[in-house]
Amino acid sequence: MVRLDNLTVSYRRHPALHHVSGQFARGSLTAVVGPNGSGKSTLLKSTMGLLRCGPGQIHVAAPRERIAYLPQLTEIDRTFPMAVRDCVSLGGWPRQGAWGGVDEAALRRVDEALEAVGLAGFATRTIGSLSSGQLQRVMFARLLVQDAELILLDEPFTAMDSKTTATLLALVQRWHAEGRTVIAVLHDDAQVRAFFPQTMLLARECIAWGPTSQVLTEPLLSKARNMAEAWDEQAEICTVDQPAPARNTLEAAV
Ligand SMILES: Nc1ncnc2c1ncn2[C@@H]1O[C@H](COP(=O)(O)OP(=O)(O)OP(=O)(O)O)[C@@H](O)[C@H]1O
Repeated sequence: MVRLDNLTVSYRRHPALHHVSGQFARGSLTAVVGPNGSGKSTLLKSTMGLLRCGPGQIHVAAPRERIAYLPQLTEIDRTFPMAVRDCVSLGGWPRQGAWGGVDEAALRRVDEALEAVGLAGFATRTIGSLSSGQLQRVMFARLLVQDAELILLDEPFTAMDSKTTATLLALVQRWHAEGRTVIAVLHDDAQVRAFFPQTMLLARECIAWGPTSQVLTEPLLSKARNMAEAWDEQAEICTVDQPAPARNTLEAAV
């Protein structure tokens, strides 16, 4: 579904991610983990086409309108005066088109999505009046309406209480069971072990990528921590001369 070929992504010529190769198989459920600043959000933004890549490339085998992206909650402008129902119905724009009306079937889908995330009755509230956990539920409802093939989640459970986390994790499991491809940036190793069959471990480069039990090992986690701590903002543009070999064979593994 997503193939990375020697992918490098830089900010002001400093690579946040470099020489990463491998693939996220169609229908796979993968956690992307690594220390702060290891390139996890950069990977999702690049996959969404929000950042320029190079050298290397990302190939996504899904049309843009079938890709859903949930940024970190801190990147969402909740001061925008928008009702919950309108926010969720935005997930339907690929189906309705930018100028298409929201018909009864679309409204029903929005109400069903709100019910699925435990927010029935919140449709007319403004998004600015919601708690962080409620807003995250709204964003998941929007993903439900979007009906995407590829779902990219950036720290979707951060600062959520256990009930909200359980509700949203159940949705992720449902998407996986439906054959959608889900890639989620996470920081909770226990959660990753319990719910995510595949893991990619980053520290600007790919340290390991494959079955979670083989990736979340102390030696590999320690290697990632050491590499992140050793990173220097003033470092030369790239310290890797040769493309790294592909880190996983998910097509076969999943
Ligand atoms: N817009 C930007 N301009 C310049 N540098 C950036 C920008 N965004 C990210 N970076 C740098 O790129 C590196 C990777 O950032 P990224 O946000 O991808 O890390 P992350 O693994 O998602 O971190 P965290 O766990 O803290 O969210 C960091 O060193 C960061 O400072």
